[in-house]
Amino acid sequence: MKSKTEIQNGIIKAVNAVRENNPMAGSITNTITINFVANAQLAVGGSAAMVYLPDEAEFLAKAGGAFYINVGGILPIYEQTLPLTAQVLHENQIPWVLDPVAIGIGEIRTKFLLQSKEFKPSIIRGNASEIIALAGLWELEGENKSNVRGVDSTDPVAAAKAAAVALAKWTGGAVAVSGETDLVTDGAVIAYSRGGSDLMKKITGSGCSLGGVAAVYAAEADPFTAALTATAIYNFAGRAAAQKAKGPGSFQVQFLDELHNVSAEDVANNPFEIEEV
Ligand SMILES: Nc1ncnc2c1ncn2[C@@H]1O[C@H](COP(=O)(O)OP(=O)(O)OP(=O)(O)O)[C@@H](O)[C@H]1O
Ligand SMILES: Cc1ncsc1CCO
Ligand SMILES: [Mg+2]
Repeated sequence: MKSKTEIQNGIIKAVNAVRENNPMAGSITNTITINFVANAQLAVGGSAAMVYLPDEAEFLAKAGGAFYINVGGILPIYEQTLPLTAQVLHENQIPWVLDPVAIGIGEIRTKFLLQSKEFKPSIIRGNASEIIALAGLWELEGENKSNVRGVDSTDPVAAAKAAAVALAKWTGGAVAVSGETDLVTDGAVIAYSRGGSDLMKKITGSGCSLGGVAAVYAAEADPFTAALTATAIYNFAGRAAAQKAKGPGSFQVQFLDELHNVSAEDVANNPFEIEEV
């Protein structure tokens, strides 16, 4: 198992590499939070590009260092765009992040989330209810039954531990479960990352943008390091922004500033613990 210091050195390298190299991570993501996702990707030093159409997504997938697929807002064309893009990413071994937002609702979303099992997302990022439901849908852990009510979690992070480990073992990548204490695993090691703020649940898209930022780091680091770096920078920036914000509105603005201004060392030193699976 990697030591905590080795993991922290990996985080420092990932934060600095993104700031130096400005990697492009294209996205297919929901139109509710699309602007916040792009702004967060830019704030950490990445380059953002959002598309909807199959040929455009295929182009961006091949042109970028990583890609982000968030199924939060499905449009009819996504029945073609999503599987084509995931297949291209898998075949070309380009790291990609899946956020299974609102899993369990609707036919196009469900069909794609089933198909995505074979396209092995490098990072799966979701709240606890979504991670539990995806492991069930893929018949890896628990029941094939979604308790997802909408886009917000109804389960604590600890309840998603077995699901997260099972998903990571299947993909060979990493899984990040968000909540009060975030859980990140590669199926062998689990990191628990602390910080953030209640205010992150009072703005829409903190989870969506976390997935987009994880994709930016995945262009420069292995899936576990990328997922943990994104989680740690979110927990640092969320805590720091909450100390200065007057409410959700000023929090959102302050949060982007903190993502941009935090040092790589402060991200690596954001509190986390590791355990072997
Ligand atoms: N109670 C909390 N305390 C501190 N931080 C939190 C809390 N709940 C969530 N967060 C942080 O908020 C961010 C988003 O997590 P959340 O679980 O709300 O995602 P989500 O439900 O997918 O969000 P969305 O779908 O609205 O984008 C993560 O960085 C997480 O650490
Ligand atoms: C509010 C909302 N509805 C569909 S996606 C989304 C963004 C948070 O997941
Ligand atoms: Mg979400």
